[in-house]
Amino acid sequence: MNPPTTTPTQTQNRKADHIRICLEEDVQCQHVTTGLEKYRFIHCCLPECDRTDIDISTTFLGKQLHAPILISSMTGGTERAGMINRRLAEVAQQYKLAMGVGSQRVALEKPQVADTFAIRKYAPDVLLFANLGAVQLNYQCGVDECLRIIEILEADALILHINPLQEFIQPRGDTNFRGLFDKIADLCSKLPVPVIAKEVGNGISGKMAEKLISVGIQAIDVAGAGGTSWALVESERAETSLQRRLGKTFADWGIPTAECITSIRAQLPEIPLIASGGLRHGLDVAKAIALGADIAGLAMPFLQAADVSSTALQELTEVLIAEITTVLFCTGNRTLYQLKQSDGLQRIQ
Ligand SMILES: NC(=O)C1=CN([C@@H]2O[C@H](COP(=O)(O)OP(=O)(O)OC[C@H]3O[C@@H](n4cnc5c(N)ncnc54)[C@H](OP(=O)(O)O)[C@@H]3O)[C@@H](O)[C@H]2O)C=CC1
Ligand SMILES: Cc1cc2nc3c(=O)[nH]c(=O)nc-3n(C[C@H](O)[C@H](O)[C@H](O)COP(=O)(O)O)c2cc1C
Ligand SMILES: C=C(C)CCOP(=O)(O)OP(=O)(O)O
Ligand SMILES: [Mg+2]
Repeated sequence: MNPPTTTPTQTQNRKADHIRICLEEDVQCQHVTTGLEKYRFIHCCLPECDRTDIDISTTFLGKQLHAPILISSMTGGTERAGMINRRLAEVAQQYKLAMGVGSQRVALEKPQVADTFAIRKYAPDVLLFANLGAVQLNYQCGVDECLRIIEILEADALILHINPLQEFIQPRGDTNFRGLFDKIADLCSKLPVPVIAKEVGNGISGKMAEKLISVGIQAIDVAGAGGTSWALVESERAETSLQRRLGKTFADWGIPTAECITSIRAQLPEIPLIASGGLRHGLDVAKAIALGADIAGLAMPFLQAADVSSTALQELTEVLIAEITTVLFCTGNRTLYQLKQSDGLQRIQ
């Protein structure tokens, strides 16, 4: 029997737009880059190890990952999104990667679509992150709503995405960001799982990370500039010429990913740190880790592969793993820990 069809909500339509625009339009930052191209590994021509000795596994927030890779928060809330989440969850389970789902606001508004986020059954052993906009704490969401979305996927942690630029440009975006530090502090003290603060492609500074950690946030995902530009995505959805123009003007706004990692690590040597924003291959992942991140997230590359097939997702994951392994081999490191400790990454510009 087919599920009953209901009229899609505004939020569901936005989720559909986001997938379509990301797959069909060029919405990558135009001139700004991640900054990772300013670094180069010093090649080690005698690594003194066998390729088979190399181990790229790690742990994050207490859970084991076979590779330091996060499938960044993307989607849910429509049939297409549900299919993408299922494929992503299956590949995350197969290779023991971490995974986030997209904002679950849509499921709070329309509980019938909660299913499209219910991926624990496909990824029983995976580090899974729930997701909600921090700004929603000013729009009728509190501890109970967060507990509900954590429950849907039996999440190991909750990601609060922080996206002022995107909300400013988005038609009918939520732009009251007043008083959020206090609300985040209260939430962190009441939830049974860690809360991660994440941008969406405009980056988090060292100073801001320090403030977030001081109110109870337990990990940071930098989501820096240099990759997918949410100003450009919303510009494609503009309903007025002003919105469209704003999106184009601010296409490259933000702190490049490499800068976020180094400034946060300098201030907070111990916090669990995720690098993301514009990472496109395993060499980017390895550079981000050598700069101080613990794991690295990719969104757009996983979306594109998920749209093709499960096989495409497996191929992407194997390429990423091979690239990270190649870096360890050709820098003479057997583990990610050794890579981090070594000073084999050189700034060239
Ligand atoms: N290929 C080869 O030729 C060899 C392979 N190996 C294998 O490689 C694996 C790793 O070898 P190893 O040389 O220890 O390399 P590692 O990178 O795992 O460890 C290097 C040192 O760093 C410390 N360390 C490692 N991980 C952490 C962490 N998460 N937090 C804090 N400190 C850490 C450990 O110090 P400590 O624990 O002392 O505090 C360790 O002695 C082993 O399982 C070993 O069997 C070992 C030797 C040779
Ligand atoms: C289709 C799509 C939907 C996204 N939706 C969310 C979301 O709901 N919540 C969130 O925190 N980030 C979301 N993101 C942002 C990504 O997690 C990531 O921070 C951003 O795209 C930058 O990474 P990238 O350059 O690897 O794409 C989305 C990304 C894509 C591609
Ligand atoms: C898509 C990204 C990068 C973040 C969330 O966008 P939205 O603003 O559409 O998310 P919700 O309001 O539905 O939480
Ligand atoms: Mg929003």
